[in-house]
Amino acid sequence: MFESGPFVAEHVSETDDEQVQPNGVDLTLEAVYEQREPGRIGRETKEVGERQQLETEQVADDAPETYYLTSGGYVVQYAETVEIPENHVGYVYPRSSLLRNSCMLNTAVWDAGYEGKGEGLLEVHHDIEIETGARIAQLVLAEADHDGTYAGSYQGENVGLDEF
Ligand SMILES: O=c1ccn([C@H]2C[C@H](O)[C@@H](COP(=O)(O)OP(=O)(O)OP(=O)(O)O)O2)c(=O)[nH]1
Repeated sequence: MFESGPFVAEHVSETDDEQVQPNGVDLTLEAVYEQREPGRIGRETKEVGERQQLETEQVADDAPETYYLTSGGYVVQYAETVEIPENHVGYVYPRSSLLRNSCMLNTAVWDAGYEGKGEGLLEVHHDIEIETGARIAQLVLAEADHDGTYAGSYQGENVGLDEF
């Protein structure tokens, strides 16, 4: 069973009322990165290639911190700290307005016990402007059995908990 938006909101910080949806919570954009060096996926280990944070620009008087993105693939970081509670699994879906603008947000499984500001892969098929703080995705939580909790290398990512 999927949980309600208000339940999901108890596990996401900081959120405002506008982010709480019937079935989940919207995640907003904090930063956009462009990968510069190759990563590596091995049998036992993996490495994330070096990336560079892009600069925002002022595209309008009321939009001072906006990313202007041309076609390509970008790593996006969400602004909210997410904590996936025990007995649950998380899924993040793109906001449909991205799809309607020829963009796609690719996401993977969010494990029980994970905590951090996660990342996704934004595919841009047509130039788009995205303001920092804009809602780009929605997190939903489903009840799930699990064997152990998340203890991988991304635990505490982007929130200064990396030593955990
Ligand atoms: O789209 C996603 C999906 C997951 N995560 C977070 C939550 C998840 O629990 C964690 C690790 O994801 P995964 O298990 O897929 O990573 P991995 O590549 O297998 O690395 P590790 O073995 O270190 O966990 O990353 C994201 O930030 N974005």
